Amino acid sequence: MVKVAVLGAGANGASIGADLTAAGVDVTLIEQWPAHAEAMRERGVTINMPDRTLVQPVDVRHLCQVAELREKFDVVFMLMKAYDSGWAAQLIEPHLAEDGILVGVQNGMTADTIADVVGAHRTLGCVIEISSMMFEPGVIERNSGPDRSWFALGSIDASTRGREEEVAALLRRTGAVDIVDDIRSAKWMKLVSNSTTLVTTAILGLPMLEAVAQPGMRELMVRSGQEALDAGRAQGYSVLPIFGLTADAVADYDSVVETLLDALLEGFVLPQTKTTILQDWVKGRHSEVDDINGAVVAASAEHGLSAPVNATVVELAHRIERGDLQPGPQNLTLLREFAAR
Ligand SMILES: NC(=O)C1=CN([C@@H]2O[C@H](COP(=O)(O)OP(=O)(O)OC[C@H]3O[C@@H](n4cnc5c(N)ncnc54)[C@H](OP(=O)(O)O)[C@@H]3O)[C@@H](O)[C@H]2O)C=CC1
Ligand SMILES: CC(C)(CO)C(=O)C(=O)O
Repeated sequence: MVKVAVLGAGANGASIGADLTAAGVDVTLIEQWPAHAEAMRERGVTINMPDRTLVQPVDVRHLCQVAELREKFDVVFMLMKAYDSGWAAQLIEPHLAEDGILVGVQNGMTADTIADVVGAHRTLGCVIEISSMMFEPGVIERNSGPDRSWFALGSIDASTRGREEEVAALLRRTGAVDIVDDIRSAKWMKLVSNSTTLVTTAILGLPMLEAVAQPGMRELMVRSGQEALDAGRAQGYSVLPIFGLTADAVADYDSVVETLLDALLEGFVLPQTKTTILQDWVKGRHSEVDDINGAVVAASAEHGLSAPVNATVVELAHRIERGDLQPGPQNLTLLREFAAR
């Protein structure tokens, strides 16, 4: 039987791990939050979805127990935050089979970071769209169940072409899966969506749908996404459909960002959905802002483009993470003023 690990069993990792376990897959969850690991061990993981609750016993190891693992994994799904990808890949590398595959199921352009550690021949890139939240150990609020979850999977090296289906067959237990030829472009398209929605709305300290409804906010968000789209084009990435959209839906360059925004808000997000970034801030953790908006600023600078909205978002997020600013609707004024500089 294929041996699978989920490395980083947070909101999304635990959701995937629970579905795979329920489907009879041999899966080990590897977890860095001690209270969450213990809660899952004692009571299983509870996944609250819009239409049902799954309480699933799971095989959980603390991060510090990885050194005790004797078996090698055939497939590892990495669901740590993007900034943890390098060290997490190093942690798991000795436990990845010679012909195993490590999949970065994350936001951010993590595939090459992972490949630098385990080799491109053992790496697949992945775009994930599951909307989920975790505030209490052992309990996940999964806002989009398997019927509303979507993944894109793809190779970054010729040696894994044709092997994507091995991984897709697993992920189909937890959502729809598209296998794509150009995963780097698909991941940048997700970064466009993330640049539009994630940190921008978190800065207002509000659930996404409430944040978007604030005066002038949607326009600002679309500008942020447009900067990301332009930075992607400058780097040579193609405009590809994500979230299960058709190629036609993204054929008009000028409306791509709004199309992605509407697809996300209408298809995956509930009124109470707080972004993964706001969840980090509520928990006193730092966020993926540098991997998302920071990546847009860096790519834009490299290609002679300006990205004032993304630069503002990075600046305000850093202030929040230093404790100099609190997330809240009052920050809309700052966002608008700074982005106009
Ligand atoms: N949540 C969402 O709706 C979406 C998230 N994503 C992306 O998926 C990836 C995983 O995100 P997500 O599942 O939200 O992240 P989580 O923050 O829930 O989990 C990510 C990591 O953070 C750890 N962690 C979380 N809370 C704590 C805590 N209080 N104390 C210590 N460690 C903690 C988790 O460790 P542990 O191993 O202990 O669980 C896990 O390794 C990211 O790249 C994200 O951008 C993409 C689409 C939507
Ligand atoms: C679902 C959402 C918007 C909120 O967490 C997200 O994190 C993502 O799409 O990457």
